[in-house]
Amino acid sequence: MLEARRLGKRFSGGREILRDVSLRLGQGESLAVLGPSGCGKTTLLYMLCGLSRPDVGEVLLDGKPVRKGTGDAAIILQDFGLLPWKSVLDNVALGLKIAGIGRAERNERARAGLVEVGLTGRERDWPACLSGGEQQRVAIARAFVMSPRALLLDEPFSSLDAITREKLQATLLAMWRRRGVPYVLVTHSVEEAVYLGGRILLLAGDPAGVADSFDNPGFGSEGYRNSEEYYGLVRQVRAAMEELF
Ligand SMILES: Nc1ncnc2c1ncn2[C@@H]1O[C@H](COP(=O)(O)OP(=O)(O)OP(=O)(O)O)[C@@H](O)[C@H]1O
Repeated sequence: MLEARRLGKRFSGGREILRDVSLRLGQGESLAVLGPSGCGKTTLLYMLCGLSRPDVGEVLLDGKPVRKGTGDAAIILQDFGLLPWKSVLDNVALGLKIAGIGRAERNERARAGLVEVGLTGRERDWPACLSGGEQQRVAIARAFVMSPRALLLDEPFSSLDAITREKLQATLLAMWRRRGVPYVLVTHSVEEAVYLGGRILLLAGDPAGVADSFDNPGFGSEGYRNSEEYYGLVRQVRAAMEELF
């Protein structure tokens, strides 16, 4: 269970970015966050994984304060965040290495992670030899091999073409189904939010807070993207955004 309790954040200079943001996400659940540019979505994700400390409130993972660098709450970024001087295998194994896991075990886990994301045989390649979609697959494998208890994704597919994006969305859903790791996805795409979020939060205001939320029980299911339910919710969320943003 990932729980944010009444988070507030100010940056130096005193500007208040976020106020009173709360959320709860249990095993096997997912949440998509939409909000205008600059409203604090990335800041929220950083607080959820312990990379940034809230000024007010707290983030709990299974009842304990979240800590950075543990891999308990893993984050996947838009620009993939791979180390260019390390091979694909070493990139996937990086978090395991930092966690002190021996070479044989971390390589085995990293290889299994690469199989899961469809990159068998690319272990020795450099990140620069991979397409954007393949690099993001490496980043997804790197996050999942840590067996995180929560996964945070910051616009992970936004720089990819439509077909690659859909393939990676399917990869994310397949891994989520297998492992049940709850995830929070920040996106600018209403369609992506409605396809991948079991709940959808709209952040708005100055400072930003949770302005609206929508339940989305059908998310991620086979054929959902072509269903009336999906299109109806896309329209509903879009209308709420037009009013709020
Ligand atoms: N370390 C920092 N110091 C000062 N201000 C910051 C810092 N990090 C972010 N900000 C400011 O906080 C606000 C929220 O930034 P954040 O990146 O969280 O927004 P966002 O909603 O993710 O934006 P986008 O959708 O454009 O990616 C912005 O105005 C940004 O300039």
